[in-house]
Amino acid sequence: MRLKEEMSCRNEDEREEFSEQKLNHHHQPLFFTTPTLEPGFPLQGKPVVVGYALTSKKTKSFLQPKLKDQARIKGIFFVAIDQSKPLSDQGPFDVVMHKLLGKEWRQIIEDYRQTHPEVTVLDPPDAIQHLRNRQFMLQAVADLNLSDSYGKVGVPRQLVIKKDASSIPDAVAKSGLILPLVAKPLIADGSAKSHELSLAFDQNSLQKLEPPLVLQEFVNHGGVLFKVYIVGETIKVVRRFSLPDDVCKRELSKNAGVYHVPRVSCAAASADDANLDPHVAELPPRPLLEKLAKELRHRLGLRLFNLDIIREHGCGDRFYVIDINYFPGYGKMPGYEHIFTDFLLNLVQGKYKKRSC
Ligand SMILES: Nc1ncnc2c1ncn2[C@@H]1O[C@H](COP(=O)(O)OP(=O)(O)OP(=O)(O)O)[C@@H](O)[C@H]1O
Ligand SMILES: O=P(O)(O)O[C@H]1[C@H](OP(=O)(O)O)[C@@H](OP(=O)(O)O)[C@@H](O)[C@@H](O)[C@@H]1OP(=O)(O)O
Ligand SMILES: [Mg+2]
Ligand SMILES: [Mg+2]
Repeated sequence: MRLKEEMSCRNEDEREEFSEQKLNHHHQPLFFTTPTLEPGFPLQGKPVVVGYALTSKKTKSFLQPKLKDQARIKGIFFVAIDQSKPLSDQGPFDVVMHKLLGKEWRQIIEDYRQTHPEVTVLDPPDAIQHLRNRQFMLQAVADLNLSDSYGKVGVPRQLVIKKDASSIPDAVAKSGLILPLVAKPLIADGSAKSHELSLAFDQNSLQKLEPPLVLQEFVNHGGVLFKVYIVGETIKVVRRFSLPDDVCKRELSKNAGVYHVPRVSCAAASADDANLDPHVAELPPRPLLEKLAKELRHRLGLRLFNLDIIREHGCGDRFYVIDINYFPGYGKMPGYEHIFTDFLLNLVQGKYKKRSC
């Protein structure tokens, strides 16, 4: 019971108390072997210790009380990683979750992976880094070229402009891309700027854009987007509002040129209850998404990400992946507290089984 109380404390306290207990898997503290253990403790009475290194915004949106409650029931203990101390001096951890920026952090986590092969690090820094450049982000989807009886999945045609805005009209003409185009900052590092997108409607306005960027063909999709959340082998799909098909007409009637795209699809309000055309609202076929997610998990080498998918014209079986995000806003995913805690348990139980084999 003492452990139960301790596990519900806040982050800072958690870290201190936890290190005071000198919790160590090899030298099990007494209180884990008492017969009053929660049934949720899966590994012969040992808790699963998950270290996390997340921004304060992410910590707040992810570590909600409902997740902590489920974790407590299942014997999972979340511990904040202290970035001012060496990572190897902390823990010991069963799992490390992280989403932080910077070369220095990448090196720390890569070194830790090498020196602590017994710890599951979610996910490898190089694989995460790959998604931070929109030139490469969708490459795995394009390479996969998924097409089966349930539908086809592709990516919009796109062009990379590294510098010199005045060269854009020519580059676009040569590439054969069809306007309107969505201009996205090349680097998707999570900064506010990296989410500032714009739509360019005519050749002239193209030179007003600010490289480095990716220019992507705008695909009409009925104003609805599907967010496909992936947590290991589990996938969960939600509908979100997106840009309407007539966005070009609407904006052109006001002013020709560049239109700044609002972050409509990031709003937590889901389009699930909206009065939508049933064709537009229909979720992409489950088997198609299962196949896509499985392939991408392997090709990207990641276990925690989401895909933004749209359906061409809002009907039919032609889908486009337009964005992939590492460790997205799982707090907005219905039932994430169950999915995530089960995922963590399976990870660690799988590892123990492997070892005992
Ligand atoms: N090629 C496209 N065709 C049509 N609409 C698009 C296209 N690309 C983006 N959009 C619209 O713009 C929105 C933002 O684009 P995108 O998801 O690429 O940006 P982001 O800043 O990476 O978003 P997130 O907040 O999900 O990380 C999408 O949710 C969708 O509504
Ligand atoms: O905070 P939120 O819940 O909105 O999560 C968003 C997340 O922000 P955070 O990582 O800073 O939390 C974003 O990450 P960055 O690109 O900015 O790194 C990106 O993944 C969005 O797609 C997420 O929204 P979702 O796609 O899940 O709707
Ligand atoms: Mg997106
Ligand atoms: Mg994104």
